Amino acid sequence: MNKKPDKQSNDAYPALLTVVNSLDALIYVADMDSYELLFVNEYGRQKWGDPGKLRCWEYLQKNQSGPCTFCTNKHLRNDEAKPTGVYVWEFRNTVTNRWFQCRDEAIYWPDGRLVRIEIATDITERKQMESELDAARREAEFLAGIDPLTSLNNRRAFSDLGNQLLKETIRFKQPASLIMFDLDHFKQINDQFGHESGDEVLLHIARLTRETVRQADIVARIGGEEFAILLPQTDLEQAGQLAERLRQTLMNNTVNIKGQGITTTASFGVISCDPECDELRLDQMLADADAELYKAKNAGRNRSVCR
Ligand SMILES: Nc1nc2c(ncn2[C@@H]2O[C@H](COP(=O)(O)OP(=O)(O)OP(=O)(O)O)[C@@H](O)[C@H]2O)c(=O)[nH]1
Repeated sequence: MNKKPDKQSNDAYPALLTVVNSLDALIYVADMDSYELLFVNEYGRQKWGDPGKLRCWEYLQKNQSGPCTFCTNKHLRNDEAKPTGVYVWEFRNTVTNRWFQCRDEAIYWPDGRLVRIEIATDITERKQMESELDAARREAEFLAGIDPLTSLNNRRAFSDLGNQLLKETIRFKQPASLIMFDLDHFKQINDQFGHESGDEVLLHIARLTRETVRQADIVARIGGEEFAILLPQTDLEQAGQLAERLRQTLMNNTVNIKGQGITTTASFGVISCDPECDELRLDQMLADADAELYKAKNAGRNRSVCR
């Protein structure tokens, strides 16, 4: 039902306008179909200038040839073009480069048409603080050696633990091997199901890997979708067998993502070090395993290549 303004609100209009113009937040009203701006408060005029006859997407954003792709109008009314209530979201404005929390709602304008009203509060400082806290948390986790997503060792811990293990390997003239693997066409999973689903798949792979290797093996996520396993007292043949077992485990286990069973394959590079050598460098072993992994990718993926 369209509400007509009553006498009381007409009398209060100048005072209400003063209130709206005193707020430390952008308030604007735009026609939901033509995007015509019907009102911009003083805060908006100070930051974005005089709206003139500009439409909301021309006035508030830059470099756009049409309505914003992220326009929230679709969330504000239902299939019968009736208002659906308040929609809150966060956005970095392309003109001011500042972050805003936006509270959008479709309401009926006095002439009966449906308009969007947005109240946008600058939250840039809060966002900065959140991102600094996030960076500090990541740094602390990195220093602690844990990959925050999978709880496997990160590259730093892999390097510390791995170099320690290699020293022992040389001292006791034992064999050691390194498996490096990288998921195949992982980008497609992110693209099709979203980054969060991609993260779930990585978690699933980490779980399967840990379940497949021995306690003494050092497992790490050393890059986005790249993993490494350092195997003490393991020769090339044994490491090759383990890589094959893990490859088949990944191939034969599905993970449920958004109601769909997803199977991920991976390509493996496997190398072994000479038990008689005098020096072993983990970074060189990683580079060698990476070269074999590269061959596995080039040969068609979902395979392991041993050197
Ligand atoms: N979800 C998620 N994706 C990640 C993470 N780290 C890296 N990625 C994604 O992994 C993908 C890697 O893509 P590419 O390097 O093209 O490799 P690929 O699609 O697996 O293809 P091939 O390796 O050639 O088989 C990219 O889409 C990255 O965004 C992460 O932590 N989480």
